[in-house]
Amino acid sequence: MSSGPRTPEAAYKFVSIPEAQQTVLHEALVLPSTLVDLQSATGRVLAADVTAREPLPPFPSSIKDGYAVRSSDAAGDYEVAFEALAGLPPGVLEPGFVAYISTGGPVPSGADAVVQIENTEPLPLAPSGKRRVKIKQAARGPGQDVRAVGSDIQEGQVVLKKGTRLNAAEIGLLATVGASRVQVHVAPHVGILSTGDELVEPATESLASGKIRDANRSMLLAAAQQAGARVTDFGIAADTEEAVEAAFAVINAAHVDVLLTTGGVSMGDKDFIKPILERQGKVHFGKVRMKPGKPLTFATHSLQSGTSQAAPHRMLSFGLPGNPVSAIVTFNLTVLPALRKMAGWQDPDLRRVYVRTTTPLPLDSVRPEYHRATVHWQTTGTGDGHLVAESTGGQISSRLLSMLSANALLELPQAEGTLPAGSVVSALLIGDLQSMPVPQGTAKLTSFEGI
Ligand SMILES: Nc1nc2c(c(=O)[nH]1)N[C@H]1C(S)=C(S)[C@@H](COP(=O)(O)OP(=O)(O)OC[C@H]3O[C@@H](n4cnc5c(N)ncnc54)[C@H](O)[C@@H]3O)O[C@H]1N2
Ligand code: MOO
Repeated sequence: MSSGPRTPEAAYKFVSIPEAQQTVLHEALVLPSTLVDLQSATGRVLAADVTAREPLPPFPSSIKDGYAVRSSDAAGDYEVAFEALAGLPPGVLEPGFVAYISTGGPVPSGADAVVQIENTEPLPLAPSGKRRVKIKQAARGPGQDVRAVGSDIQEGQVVLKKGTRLNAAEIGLLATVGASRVQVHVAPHVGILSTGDELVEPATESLASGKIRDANRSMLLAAAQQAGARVTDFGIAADTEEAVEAAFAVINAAHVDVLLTTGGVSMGDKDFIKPILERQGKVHFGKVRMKPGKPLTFATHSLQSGTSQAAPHRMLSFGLPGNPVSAIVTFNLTVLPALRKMAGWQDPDLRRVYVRTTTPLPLDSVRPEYHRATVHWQTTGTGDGHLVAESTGGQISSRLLSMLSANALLELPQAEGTLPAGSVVSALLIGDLQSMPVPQGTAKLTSFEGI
């Protein structure tokens, strides 16, 4: 077993968190686009504007079940000329008649309004056998309960702009305008490698002495997948230079866009990640003034392609710290925005809110700290309130339970002492507000004065 050359700590100067984030975002390049089926586009980012080729509705369409009428016709008894049902081509309504119409049915030419069924009354059949109806309330004017052609979407309108993230509503819009194949950015391909002699597979029933289960790999595979990435699991590399070299040979051949390693990035004799990143790529930083996550290391690689003519493959690599909390916090702060940018997001940064603390929080005198917390809305009066942050408890970077139900990272300044309860701090959102307690109050829907 080789002990390998270790990079002296002094070789890396501390960079600030904003500096680290800017460097990473600068190096993360937007991936090219590809044509995919509509359903495979979910979660991806549009690479070209999408335009409606016809108006919606494409024909004047009824908003109600009722009778298509001429708005100039008075209330009274009418013969029902025909049925204008949804899905049928529009008919022609002669003067003096009405047509039964269903919601979404085509308003016949000659008609310009719909009287809803509640304002009508069926009459006995005409001698001809035709249906008759009493229109009890004439239409107020043309266009009553009619969706005009193009009132939802105009022909030629850009319905979705390049850069839009495709969630359920956007997929519905694409289907509406017949965009069954969609130009989207390629999802980044992320490879994940754990390092450490102490690590065994999560399925290991009973732990041998000195061993722990590998939490980071499963966690980061999940985190990358949640970010919409394609993932490859490169397993666990032992703490030898040879094992790490061998793992990198496999990884380099796989041509992932982003490599996440965990562990082996600090100052120990068996921390081989920084040295291999230096040998194989360009290390941009190797020490960040942050807690947790100090040894976070970032490099870019230009990998030889299969053929000598092809352009080299570009890979970003993140040497994430081995402590599970440090790994997932640094993932959120640096890897996630990079993955988003590569996938085409135009605004890849985490969102920041301001929250009030509920308990005193210890500060770190050397590093700014990302304190894991659950943020939720606290009502202080009728409708008033503010966001409050509840600490997830002990913040040691080995304690993954401190990430449980955490939807925010409180940005605590580097300072001596304790931040008193009730302080307002900034917080980066890393989850939605689903972890909020179920509301005790009632919705405000009916409590607006004068409505
Ligand atoms: N002399 C110094 N020692 C340390 C420093 C330092 O500045 N000087 N920094 C500390 C900080 S801060 C951190 S964070 C850790 C990071 O260390 P490494 O990234 O080298 O990680 P390891 O030493 O391999 O592991 C740390 C810790 O995490 C556990 N671990 C590792 N991988 C996994 C995994 N896949 N799943 C679950 N747990 C894992 C490992 O067993 C260790 O307990 O370094 C400090 N040391
Ligand atoms: O920076 Mo380490 O991530 O304190 O635990």
